Amino acid sequence: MVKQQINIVWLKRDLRLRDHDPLAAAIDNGLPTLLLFCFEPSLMACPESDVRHWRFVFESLADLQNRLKIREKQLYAVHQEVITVLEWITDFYQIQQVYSHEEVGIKITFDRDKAVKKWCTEQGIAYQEFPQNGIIRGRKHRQGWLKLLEKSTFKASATKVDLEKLQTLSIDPVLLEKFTTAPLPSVIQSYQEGFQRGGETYAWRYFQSFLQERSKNYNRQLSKPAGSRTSCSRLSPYLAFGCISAREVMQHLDAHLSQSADRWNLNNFRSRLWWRSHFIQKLETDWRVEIAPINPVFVQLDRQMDGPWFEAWAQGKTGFPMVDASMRCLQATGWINFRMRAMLVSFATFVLWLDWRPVATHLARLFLDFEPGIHYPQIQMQAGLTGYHTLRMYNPSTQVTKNDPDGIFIKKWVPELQAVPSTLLAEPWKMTPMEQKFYHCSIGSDYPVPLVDFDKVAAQNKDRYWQIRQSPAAKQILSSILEKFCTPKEIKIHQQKETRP
Ligand SMILES: Cc1cc2nc3c(=O)[nH]c(=O)nc-3n(C[C@H](O)[C@H](O)[C@H](O)COP(=O)(O)OP(=O)(O)OC[C@H]3O[C@@H](n4cnc5c(N)ncnc54)[C@H](O)[C@@H]3O)c2cc1C
Repeated sequence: MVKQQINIVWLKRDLRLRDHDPLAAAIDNGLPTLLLFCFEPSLMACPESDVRHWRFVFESLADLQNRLKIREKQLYAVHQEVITVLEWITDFYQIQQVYSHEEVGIKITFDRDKAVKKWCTEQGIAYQEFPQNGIIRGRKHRQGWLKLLEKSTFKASATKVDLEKLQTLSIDPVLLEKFTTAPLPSVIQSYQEGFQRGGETYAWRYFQSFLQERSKNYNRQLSKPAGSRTSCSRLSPYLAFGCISAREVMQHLDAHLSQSADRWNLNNFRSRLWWRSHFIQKLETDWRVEIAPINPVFVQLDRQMDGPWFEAWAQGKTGFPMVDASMRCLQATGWINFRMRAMLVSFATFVLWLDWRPVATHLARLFLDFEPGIHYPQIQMQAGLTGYHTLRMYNPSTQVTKNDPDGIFIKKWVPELQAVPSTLLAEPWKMTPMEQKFYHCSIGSDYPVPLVDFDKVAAQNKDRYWQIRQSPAAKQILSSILEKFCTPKEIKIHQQKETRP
């Protein structure tokens, strides 16, 4: 029997119908197209993965499905490894082409992509991958990269996807039965209060409300854990799962900027979009950023992999209100602002002297917007492992007085401190026994005694760190690191700065 020829668009972290090169290429080709997403058990079981990510993906696919259904088209989501699904499909159809986006992911997805490519080659199936976010595959230096990013990605026209011309495939009922044999756990299929909902529709809603209204407080609220929740764009999970393309965000922003008087806030937001690609390119340049310090000399830091301090940090029970509130908020909502992310990492690695890898894994699970290319380079930077970034050790008590002076954020997430006056929230352990009684918060029973004496430990660990950072071995490798990961402008800045403050 002659099998019907089809193409496949394999969706991964590109869950949208706009500005989508694989989709546009499949439409151009003209063959019936199977739109496919695989909930891969191997990925769902990896340590960085959490139900919150797959729920977001499920919601995003449901959004696409609803919009396709209006046009009598559809996609298929299968709870199975992708190669197994492709093998099932070949029993029924002759696959001519598989289209997908390149993914700058963790090692397991990188290996999976290579395996799919190999499988396609062995089957005589063409496999075409398209770049996204301006990331250049295999690039080992940054000469000219920034210009290329602006010209070839951000300023280039968004890809038009003519959905009317898209011919999606309605699959054979026997294959459909195979596709539906392993249903997703119900916890993935039900909405969880407190989290952003997935989907291209929501992505554009968040973006529009940011441009129209919320951005006016962007700079002022960026570092505030409470105010940032509405004043930042909150586009991160949508960008991470590709519900909206970075190029479309940039282009709509530029169009808006040309008519807006508010350059102060919007230009700062614009620079974040540039940073996004800049960081993702780092992981593309060297996948080992996920597993090893960028400057290998820092393995000598010999930080703890686990233990009771890790547990206290991970559960938000360190006795430092801003650390605990940030961690608990993250657990309940999947989002916290940049400053508090940086503080959580610097507190774990510089104060508690915990190894960056379990810290990175724990946060990856909690961040709804887990984007490996931003996450690992940022964690390494905050943990001091690049050897060229300015060392920032955030004092959690200062963060309270500067960024939550009224204690609104802390009281929401650490209810044990509800009755404590805001003036005492930076250092609640200094409350007298009488105050503790008066404010219904006994330190040591209602709320933990702080794990460490911050000032003392921070000073000791700073010394420990700088001994290694200033060693000849650390400096020897610095120029090759800078060349690999930094733009020429950054190299100049970092070379000038390399002295201990
Ligand atoms: C230790 C650590 C880990 C992080 N891990 C992630 C992650 O896994 N995924 C993620 O999207 N962001 C990560 N960030 C960056 C940043 O905190 C978030 O992107 C931001 O808080 C998301 O909120 P927003 O969308 O409202 O950001 P906005 O301020 O509105 O910025 C718009 C977009 O720009 C990008 N962006 C913003 N800040 C940065 C930055 N510092 N570096 C690179 N890109 C940036 C994001 O895509 C963001 O959605 C991390 C930061 C730190 C310190």
